[in-house]
Amino acid sequence: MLGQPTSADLRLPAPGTALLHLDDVHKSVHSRTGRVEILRGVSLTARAGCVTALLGPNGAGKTTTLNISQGLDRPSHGSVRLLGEDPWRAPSALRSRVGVMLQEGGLPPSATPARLLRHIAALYRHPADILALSERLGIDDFADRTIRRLSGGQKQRVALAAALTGRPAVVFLDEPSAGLDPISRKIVFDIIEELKQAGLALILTTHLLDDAQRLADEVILLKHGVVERAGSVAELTSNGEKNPVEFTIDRRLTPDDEATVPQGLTLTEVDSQVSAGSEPRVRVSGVQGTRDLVALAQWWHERGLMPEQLTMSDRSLEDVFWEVGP
Ligand SMILES: Nc1ncnc2c1ncn2[C@@H]1O[C@H](COP(=O)(O)OP(=O)(O)OP(=O)(O)O)[C@@H](O)[C@H]1O
Repeated sequence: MLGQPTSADLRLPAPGTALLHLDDVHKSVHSRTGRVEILRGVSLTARAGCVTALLGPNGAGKTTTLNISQGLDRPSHGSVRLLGEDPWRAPSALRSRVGVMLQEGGLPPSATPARLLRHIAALYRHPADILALSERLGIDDFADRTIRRLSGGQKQRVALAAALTGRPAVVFLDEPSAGLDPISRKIVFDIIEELKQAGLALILTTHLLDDAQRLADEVILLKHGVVERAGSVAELTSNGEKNPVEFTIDRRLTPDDEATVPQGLTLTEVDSQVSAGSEPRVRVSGVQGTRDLVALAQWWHERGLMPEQLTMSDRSLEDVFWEVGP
């Protein structure tokens, strides 16, 4: 996808090599209200051939972590190694091996995509084939229109092409799928998958937990500047229990409902669904076998409840997100 291999491709490290490592990174700033601790001991590793997703609610510290990882900001304490170097003091040789997908605001509004990509390509000794890249990302159709006239999704694709033009070994993607229609989203996902297979390390932030679940090999869940959870999607979503049963009902649970729940089972209302204004969704944990399912069906019958949207599926990253809390 990036064109004919050149000597630049040979510089890609072996899959699994740690290309970014943050160790006990703290960041504090002084504001009018006093000292603000934005990051409090963040450690993470991103490896070649892997997608590492930084997740967390607004203000969790994702952008600050990305900025420090790229050398745009320096930690107050702790160490950062990007391709074996301190990115804050990085020589230009290191920068040429790092791609950054800027949010749309970072693109020059009066340039055209064609001109911007030619300009970026001219900065590198072994740039990607920008015509192939433009075709792949569907930029051809609007390559000669000024960036300010492009839609949000079109700008996103230009930003991704710009990040890949230098044939990087490490790519930082800030919300790569935000605002994309399903077709563009699929193109971007396929490209991320190809880059991963080619051995690049991809570090992305997203608020779209389904996207993270689909793309990420490693997930770092931040909250208030602290890593609350870290691991593979499988590690984060399995808690050693059987998959929980979930269902919706047309009323809230009463204290009587809760008092008569069969022994060994626990019922919880799932907040995300209730706050969305839909019918309460209830999760039953502790189901170990068919005996528990029979007891549950008996309880529905006795309480006059008719469950709908009954599922028994894997926990998702969204479940983990809600467990950690906003
Ligand atoms: N220079 C600064 N002075 C004071 N507070 C700051 C500064 N920079 C960031 N913050 C605060 O640090 C916290 C983390 O910000 P950051 O942008 O890293 O979060 P985020 O996880 O990327 O959020 P979002 O999902 O909204 O983009 C926020 O509460 C933000 O207001």
